[in-house]
Amino acid sequence: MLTKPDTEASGVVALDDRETLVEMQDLEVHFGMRGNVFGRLAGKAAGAVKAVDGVNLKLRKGEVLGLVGESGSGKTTLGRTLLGMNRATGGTIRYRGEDITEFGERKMRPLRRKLQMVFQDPHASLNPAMDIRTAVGHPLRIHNLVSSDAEYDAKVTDALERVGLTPPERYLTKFPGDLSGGQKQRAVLARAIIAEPELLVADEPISMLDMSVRAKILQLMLDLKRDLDLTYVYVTHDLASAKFFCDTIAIMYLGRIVEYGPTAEVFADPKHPYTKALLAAIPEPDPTLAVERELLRGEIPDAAKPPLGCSFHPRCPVALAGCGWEARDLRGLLERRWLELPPAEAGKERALFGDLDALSESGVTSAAVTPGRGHSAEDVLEYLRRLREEASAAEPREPFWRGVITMHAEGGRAVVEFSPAQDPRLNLLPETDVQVACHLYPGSGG
Ligand SMILES: Nc1ncnc2c1ncn2[C@@H]1O[C@H](COP(=O)(O)OP(=O)(O)OP(=O)(O)O)[C@@H](O)[C@H]1O
Repeated sequence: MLTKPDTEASGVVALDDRETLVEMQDLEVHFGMRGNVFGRLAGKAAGAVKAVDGVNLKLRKGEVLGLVGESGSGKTTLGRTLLGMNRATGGTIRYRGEDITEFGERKMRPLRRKLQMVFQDPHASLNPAMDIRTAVGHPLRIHNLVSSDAEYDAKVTDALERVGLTPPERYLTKFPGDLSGGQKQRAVLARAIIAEPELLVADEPISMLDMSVRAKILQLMLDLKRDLDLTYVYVTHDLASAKFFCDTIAIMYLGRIVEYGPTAEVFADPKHPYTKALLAAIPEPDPTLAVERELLRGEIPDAAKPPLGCSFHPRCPVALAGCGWEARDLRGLLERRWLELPPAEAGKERALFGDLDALSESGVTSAAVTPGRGHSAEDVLEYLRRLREEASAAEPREPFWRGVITMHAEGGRAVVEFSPAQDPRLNLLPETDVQVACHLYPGSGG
């Protein structure tokens, strides 16, 4: 079991009163679809992968901030951008008040000492041909931090001791291949702290380790944080570890933060339907207590074509009329239904429709459906009305139909019109320290 330092008992300054170390404002990292500069320029307008899309976050000294979300939500890109490993395409990053967004390699170099990354895979992070003395002490050489071999050895020895690779003499001449996964990650942490950094971005630092050593590595990181006055950004898809490890947590979905606040508060009373679904999916340690879980339907969408309005709406069980319904949601609804039906029945229903490709375009708030051969727009409308009626009687309610304003025939096609959408803004909820971007709550801009 992890033991976090008790901030009140130890007289540690509350987070709110601490100095701001890093501040991100409207941060964007959009990747162009093509690898050249023209592609990147064009990519900003259309077809770009919006890996990070308008993030505002403040990181205070001594804080452990968790960036949590499914694969593809942009956590890694955000962490890397913070350290200058990816370039921001918009917004700003301030470190100790200084705007470092446009820092090139030369200006970034001295900062690299202060801002370190710990990667997921300790096996890949260490050069197999380099002994531990050379690997762990590498940053000392890069940043010219020692003037003699004796000083070098003393610092490496101290770092190894701090991470529990003791006695250090036993490890200095070993190679990564001689170490277990947990020992390798300890060596990686020794290398990360040796240049006396201020901030560590740890990207899934325990996910490739044996279950038995995961808690020990997190505990070690907490001990290092306390002893060396570190600040952490912890990137993970594992909410259970984030719950113990993080002071604050930012839940990311498709490049945006959908919920942010003190970890204890977010876990005790999650607000965003996405956070609720993620929390519900945490495995129950005692299988006899297994409850029926409401798992997220569908997959995280393509970040190059994010859904209209709230990106989560196509998967959201409680989405409202104005959450961003669009033509491709109709296609999604039909295809999900046909997958569940016996093939013959699905085939019959599918035959009512002509080409569905026109419904794939993103951001189209009215769907014009071409009837299949031998069918009319009225046949399609009758079918859709039947689906709507069935849905209104079913539990849980299918939220898609809340977004439909009208269905009518026009020019031989069946037209389905959706409510106008608004992007929900991250907004502080009254009487809480939690911010949420969801139209279920007032102040989201909906
Ligand atoms: N260098 C890149 N070029 C183009 N697209 C990228 C690049 N790096 C990341 N992406 C895309 O940006 C989006 C966010 O990726 P990112 O790795 O930051 O997400 P993540 O939440 O950390 O996921 P994972 O847990 O799988 O690492 C994804 O759609 C990804 O494909």
